[in-house]
Amino acid sequence: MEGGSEVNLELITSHKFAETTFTYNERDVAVYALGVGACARDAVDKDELKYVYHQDGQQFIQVLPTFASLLALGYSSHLADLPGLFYDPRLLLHGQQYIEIYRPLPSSCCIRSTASIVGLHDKGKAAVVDYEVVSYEKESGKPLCMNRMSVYLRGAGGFSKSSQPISYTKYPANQILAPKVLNRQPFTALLYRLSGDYNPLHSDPTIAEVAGFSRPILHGLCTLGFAIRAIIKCICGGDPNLIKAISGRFLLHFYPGETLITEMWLEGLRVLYKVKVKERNRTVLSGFVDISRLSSAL
Ligand SMILES: CCC/C=C/C(=O)SCCNC(=O)CCNC(=O)[C@H](O)C(C)(C)COP(=O)([O-])OP(=O)([O-])OC[C@H]1O[C@@H](n2cnc3c(N)ncnc32)[C@H](O)[C@@H]1OP(=O)([O-])[O-]
Repeated sequence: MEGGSEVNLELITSHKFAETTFTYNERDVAVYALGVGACARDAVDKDELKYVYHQDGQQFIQVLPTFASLLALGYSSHLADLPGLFYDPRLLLHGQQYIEIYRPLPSSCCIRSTASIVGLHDKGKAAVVDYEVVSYEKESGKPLCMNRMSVYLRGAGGFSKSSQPISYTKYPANQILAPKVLNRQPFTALLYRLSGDYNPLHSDPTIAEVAGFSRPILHGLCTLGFAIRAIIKCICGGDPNLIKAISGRFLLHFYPGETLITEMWLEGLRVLYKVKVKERNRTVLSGFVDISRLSSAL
């Protein structure tokens, strides 16, 4: 935000984003699954092959619930249209993600999405903007999922005039957060970006350096995809349709080639999870997943 000018909260929160449509097919679903590590260790893993192959035809493959996050991705570039919000897009980091799944995503679909701003926070050194995207099956009009994304805009805070910094939230606080060892190959981000997030922060060493990193970092949503896949495998008995809602906060950047460790704890129908980077022994992501029922495999 610019030179101490106060942001007009009402103008920002009433901003209307254009509706978008997004069409995906079975190939996109399979490429996404591979990008978050499905079948990477075992090409015939019975819990994971279904995300990339089905003997009766590709229309029967299953869709990982985190695929839903791709339906909201396009809106991050529209934040530049927000009136009075000025930031350097190279310093943008993905802060948090919350996903509600209303029905399993079909293996191919045309999607219509609407978006609105649901949060704005002045953190002094940064601004946090929350936006919500609801996605519908275009043909039937049925709602499929809701994504809420928080972006952390470094250097864009300090826009509140009063002594009380602006902190506006339009959604329930309890959806924000509560807080196996997997080896990853260094090309993970290059494969994952084929699912549609072409931000050069994840592929270009020069851009990564401008953003303050020694080399390109992994997409937050890719880390989330790895974590939720591990939870589906370990807690849901391999059934992705048990997932109702997913929440995560990105706490630290992750470099492809490092090792992710996902730890999880079951509390009723809520799975608390934490993802650590083994080499630095630091937590990079934490959050919760709500499931509809316990798997009989537990
Ligand atoms: C979207 C499409 C583009 C995708 C890009 C990517 O994938 S990028 C790759 C994926 N993403 C990444 O790799 C990002 C990884 N995360 C990070 O690098 C760091 O967490 C950080 C730089 C976001 C903040 O660190 P820091 O040391 O500057 O922060 P601090 O601890 O001093 O807290 C200051 C205030 O901010 C609050 N707050 C803190 N964290 C978050 C958050 N995540 N979220 C929201 N809010 C957050 C905190 O509560 C506090 O508020 P309070 O209590 O004062 O009212």
